[in-house]
Amino acid sequence: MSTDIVNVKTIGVLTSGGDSPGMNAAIRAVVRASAQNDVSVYGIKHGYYGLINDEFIKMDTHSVSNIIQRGGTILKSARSDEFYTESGRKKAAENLEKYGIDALIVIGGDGTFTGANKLSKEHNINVVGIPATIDNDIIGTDETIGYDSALNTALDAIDKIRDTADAHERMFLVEVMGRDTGFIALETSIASGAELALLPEELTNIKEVKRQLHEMLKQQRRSSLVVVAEGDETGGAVKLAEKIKDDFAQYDMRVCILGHIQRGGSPTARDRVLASRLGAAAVKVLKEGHSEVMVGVVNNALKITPLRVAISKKKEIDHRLIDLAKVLR
Ligand SMILES: Nc1ncnc2c1ncn2[C@@H]1O[C@H](COP(=O)(O)OP(=O)(O)OP(=O)(O)O)[C@@H](O)[C@H]1O
Ligand SMILES: O=P(O)(O)OC[C@H]1O[C@](O)(CO)[C@@H](O)[C@@H]1O
Ligand SMILES: [Mg+2]
Repeated sequence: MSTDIVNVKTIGVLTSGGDSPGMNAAIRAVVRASAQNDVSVYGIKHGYYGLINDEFIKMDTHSVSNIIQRGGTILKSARSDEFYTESGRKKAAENLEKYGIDALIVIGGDGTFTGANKLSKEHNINVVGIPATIDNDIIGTDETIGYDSALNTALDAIDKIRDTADAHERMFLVEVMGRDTGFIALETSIASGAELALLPEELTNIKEVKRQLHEMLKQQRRSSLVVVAEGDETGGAVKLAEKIKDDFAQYDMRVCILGHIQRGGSPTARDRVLASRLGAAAVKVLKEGHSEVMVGVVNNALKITPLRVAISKKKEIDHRLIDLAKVLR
């Protein structure tokens, strides 16, 4: 976790995996904190694809002006098949050496961290991870960068759908992102007062779903809203609709897939602050000689977690919140 090298002079920074609001704020913090510490920075475009294919650009404090409020990532993001291979990672390591880069900061999700860990092990490269994914599926931090923004974007959309559901007395099945995790689905369902939430973390019993919806509709509810994580056992909102629509024909069911609107947009204040803290912390821990770690915030304090731990298991959803959603619906 800790190396002898404290004399970090040049670092590389990249964004990888699905983009998330706040990635730009993290890049900005990395660049500005580096400048304060006399560390030069290369930005690497298109994530690991650009690392392999030599897309390096020199950055300074001016290159990150006026980006803290912007969604997406000025460095672009990508998923790279070649980085899964040893030969791909070797090319990446050769490029880092070519530019005299002592350490790499990767901003992304669990997949990005897994790749960084391999690169570090195979080629003795110092790496630090900054958790940024709307999925919020990384242990070692209470929240990942982008989660709060995605949550609020999804909630805003769901509130609007509720108006229409209410006006037309319809049933809406709203699909939110989360291939393997139900954080967005669970928290938006609580915050929107949804009738049901279907999460990848729980088995979905269609008979039980129908029973619960019938039960609630009997209690003078004329409209209903079901939030479905895309990775729910049924396979998302469209598949769920196929399975239950005949039982609720009188509610003129509609499906709405929120999709990539959840990944874009201006980051919330909370994400900007989190990204700023983590970007600066990543530079600090590198200067202190740490490697193969990620930085996170737990109980409002900075926390360093070995990458191998961060990628060793899935972050667990809070079952107390699942129970709360059931009590309050
Ligand atoms: N097991 C692995 N070995 C080597 N590289 C990997 C591995 N897993 C992922 N990567 C690299 O990291 C990239 C991003 O990973 P992935 O697509 O899983 O996104 P992520 O970082 O988990 O973010 P998100 O889940 O938010 O989209 C992959 O395209 C690949 O280049
Ligand atoms: O943009 P893509 O490549 O379709 O990826 C979608 C996936 O990315 C995420 O938004 C973030 O991992 C998931 O929730 C979703 O399943
Ligand atoms: Mg991931």
